[in-house]
Amino acid sequence: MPEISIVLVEPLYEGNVGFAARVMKNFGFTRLVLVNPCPLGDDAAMRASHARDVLDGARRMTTDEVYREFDFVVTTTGEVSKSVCTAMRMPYYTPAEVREIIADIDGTVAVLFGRENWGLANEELARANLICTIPTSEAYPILNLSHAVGILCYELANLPRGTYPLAGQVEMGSLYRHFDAFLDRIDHPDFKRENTMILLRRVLGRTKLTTREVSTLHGLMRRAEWHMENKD
Ligand SMILES: C[S@@+](CC[C@H](N)C(=O)[O-])C[C@H]1O[C@@H](n2cnc3c(N)ncnc32)[C@H](O)[C@@H]1O
Repeated sequence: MPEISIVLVEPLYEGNVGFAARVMKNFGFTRLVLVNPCPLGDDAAMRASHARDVLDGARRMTTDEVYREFDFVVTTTGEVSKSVCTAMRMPYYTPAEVREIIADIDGTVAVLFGRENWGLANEELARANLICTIPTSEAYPILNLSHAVGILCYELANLPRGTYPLAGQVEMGSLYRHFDAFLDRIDHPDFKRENTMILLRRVLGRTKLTTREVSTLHGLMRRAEWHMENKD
């Protein structure tokens, strides 16, 4: 089973943090990460009920640290139509599809949930390997934060042991930087650069590259660079 952490980004209400801890424990999850949360006091503890251990054991991290540390990052949003999904043509996945995609990963997975008032920023959503949306009624698609956590926990519970050796975010970051430098070498137009890099992240992010495949892609680019240098 991939090692799954639930990450709450800047939660505003301690009650939601407590409820999230509780529903995580209901489905067997214990790794809670909090990014710049509201102060947590009696209300959070009361809502966590018998999941105080999950709440008390929560790690504090920044979003950058999450993206650096975890091998695979899933972000969640209820606002598919307005979000980066349509603006940048990012595909989005249901919780059941996410389960299928991450099931064989032997590594760490972070599932990010956004702020109660405005969710996750487009940049936060777009850095992920996958974007997940829970199908809901169009009349009111936005779930309460802890309810959304509950649905993902239900869907991702009891995954079998993963065996797929995924390349980590650090390796993927270095691959994207190499692509960026490679685009310089082939005089790729500046005005297209941002969209091309988004496309590369989008395609490569969801393909679950292994360390070996990443190193092969570096090797191919190095070879092309060598030929460009030695063409005369
Ligand atoms: C109250 S919502 C924030 C509202 C914000 N306008 C949005 O949709 O992202 C808090 C968080 O719950 C999660 N959430 C709410 N509804 C969801 C849905 N239908 N699918 C996936 N996640 C959802 C997302 O992580 C969201 O950032």
